[in-house]
Order: sequence, then structure tokens, then C-alpha cells
Amino acid sequence: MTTETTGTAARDGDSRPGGPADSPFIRACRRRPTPHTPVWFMRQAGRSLPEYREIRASVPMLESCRRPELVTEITLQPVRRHGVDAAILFSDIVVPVAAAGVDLDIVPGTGPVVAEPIRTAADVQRIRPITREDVPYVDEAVRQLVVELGDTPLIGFAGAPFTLASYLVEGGPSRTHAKTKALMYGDEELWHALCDRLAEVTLAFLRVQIEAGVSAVQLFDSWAGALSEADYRRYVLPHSTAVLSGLAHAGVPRIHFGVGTAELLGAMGEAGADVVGVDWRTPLDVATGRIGADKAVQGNLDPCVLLAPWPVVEAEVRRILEQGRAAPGHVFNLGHGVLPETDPEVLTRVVALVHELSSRRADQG
Ligand SMILES: Cc1c2[nH]c(c1CCC(=O)O)Cc1[nH]c(c(CCC(=O)O)c1C)Cc1[nH]c(c(CCC(=O)O)c1C)Cc1[nH]c(c(CCC(=O)O)c1C)C2
Repeated sequence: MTTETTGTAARDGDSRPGGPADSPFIRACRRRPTPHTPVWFMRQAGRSLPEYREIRASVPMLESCRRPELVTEITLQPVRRHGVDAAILFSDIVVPVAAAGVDLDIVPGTGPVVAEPIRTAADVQRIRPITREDVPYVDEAVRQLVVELGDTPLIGFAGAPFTLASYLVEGGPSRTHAKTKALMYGDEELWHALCDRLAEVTLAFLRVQIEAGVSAVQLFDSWAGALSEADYRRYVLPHSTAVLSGLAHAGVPRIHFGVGTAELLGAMGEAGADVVGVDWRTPLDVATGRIGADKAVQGNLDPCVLLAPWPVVEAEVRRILEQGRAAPGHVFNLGHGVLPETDPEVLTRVVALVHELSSRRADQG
């Protein structure tokens, strides 16, 4: 496939049988009928896979995100092993922020750690706007992957302004997001300036991935569930809307995900999503009632259930498929990322089970 044919305009009308745009995953995102319920797993590339641990043993996390040949290999691993319906680019939400000039590292066993946290207007100015030249390795990896994946769609992603702001203001992972909220409530102008800048970086990063050929994008606002709906609407929604509505004409479905967001599901849909990710706390039929019939849902198996005996896993998969029927489109996934201690064979079995149960139902009409 040439560069021209992977462009947005071509993909928009590209629903030729067999192409990624006609895959069960993209069809479900667009609320079209599918031969089976598509399934992929957040954090499907990662420490649950021995082949991933082997590659990463000698390469630090951020460096592995900057080496296209490693990104390609790691992204493909779960597709080969599990037969999932979509690949997700191997990267991290802090990759574009590092490219924007923020000094940070991803520390094993901890996560992102920022050398000098962002807490003043001058700090915000240290976050530069980015272009493709700042993330050439992402552009290159996506182009390689689109060729390697053939008919399997590739999901691009980025962190949403609130979740990124939390790492930048706290300086690292936080349970309470206390410093972030103190800044948000204490200096609303500075808060919005920070989120404006992060929305700009995020939008640019997603556009690079779309130009390079990803078939869908997911905006991770993992920690938005820390806020009330009123505060979410006031402090966060405008910025996530700037990102998602900025991609309204990009021709790819937009997935919006967070954890603990039962009260925010309606607002997260309003931000301009085609698909809303739901964690395990809200049944998919209830979630659909909150999100509305004009959006698909993604989720929502509790990642901890994968550590239980198989009959428990099987019963939960059946329940979620059943409740997912209330939605106009359902992408099966976990409610959050795969835990490192998960047996990868269980993931493979879940993919087969989702396909088997849902295609039997499709056969019956
Ligand atoms: C595999 C991995 C990643 N990031 C980190 C790791 C662990 C590094 C290691 O192997 O040591 C550090 C890494 N990066 C981050 C964390 C979380 C730290 C915390 O608890 O705050 C860790 C351990 C921050 C991060 N990073 C990400 C999020 C949003 C998703 C989520 O909520 O889990 C968040 C919050 C996105 C992310 N990060 C990653 C992906 C890969 C694609 C896939 O899903 O297969 C994705 C989508 C990759």
C-alpha cells in the first residue's frame, strides 16, 4: 500500500471487503453489524507475555518506544499469540510529553516520573507544541505496522489532558491526585493553560498516528474517575472535547476511556467519542443507558477475573456479551489493563470464547 492510499480521505471511503476499515472491530465502533463481537485487551502488549519480557530485558521502556523495529515487534506479539481483532501501538501516554521537552523517565515498577514537576505558568511554557519531526519513530512504526498487520486494524492512542496533567503536576503516579486537584481548584487560569497546552500536544500526537495510517484512536483518561461530574464538566471536558472534536473529520473512530467513570459516562460520550470505554463497575446495559444509543461501548471484564478458575471467567464473558447486546455496538475488552501476572493462555481462550459465543448468535440472526 502506498503512502497516498493510507491517507485519511482514502480510508474514509475504504470499506472494501477485507480491509481494516471493514474489520469487525471498526464495524463495531461504527455500530454496524459484525460477524462476531471483536475483542482486544488494554495492555495486551506487556509483561504478561514472556516474549515481551525477553525483548524488554535489556532496553529501558522509553527507549523501546523510540525504536520502530521494537515497537513493531512488541505490537505484533499479542496479535500473533491471541488472535485479537485489533493491535494497539506499543508506546506510552508520556511519550509525546517527553517529545515536547519535559524531562521524564518511566521507572520500572513505578511508572512515569517527572524530573521537575509542572506547577507554575513558566513551567507550562516548558511544554512545547510538537510536530511529526518530534516523534519520527512513531510515524515510522505505524507505517511499518500498517503493512505488517494487513487486514487487522491498528489502534493509536494518547493520554487525555487530565491524566497527563496528573503525572506532570504530581511528578509521578498518585492515588489521590491531591497536588493536581489543589492546582485545579486553586488556580483555575493556570489549570486551563496547562490543559490547553496538553490538548494541543495530544491532538498533534494523534494526528501523526492517523496520518501514518492507524484505523482508530483511543484517548486514555485513566484517572478522570477521581472527579465529580460537575468538576469533570468544568475543568476537564472542554479540553478532552478539544482533542476528540479536533479529530471529527479525521475519518477514524474515537474511543474515550477512563476508570471509575460510572458518573461520567454521559459526559465522556459528549466529548466527541464514537465509543466509550467502560470499567467493570458499570454493567454494559446500564452504561448504554447513560451514554445513549448513538455510541458504541467497549469493555468490561474485570482484569482480576482472569486470575480466577476458568468456569468463573467463562460465566463473566457470557454475562458481558449478553449485557453488551443492549449497546448499538460492542467491542469486548477488559475494564482496565491486563495485569502482569495474567496467564497469557487465559487471554487466548477468552478471545476464542468471545468469537465462538458471539458468532453462534450472529448465525442465529
Ligand atoms: C508496558 C508498559 C507501558 N507503559 C508502562 C509499561 C510497563 C513498563 C514495563 O514493562 O516495565 C509504564 C507505565 N506507564 C504508566 C503506568 C501507570 C503508572 C500508575 O499507576 O500511575 C505505567 C506502569 C502510565 C500510563 N500509560 C498508559 C496509561 C493509560 C492506560 C492505563 O490506564 O493503564 C497510563 C496511565 C498507556 C499505555 N502504556 C503502555 C501501553 C501499551 C499498549 C498496550 O496496551 O498494549 C499503553 C496503552 C505501555
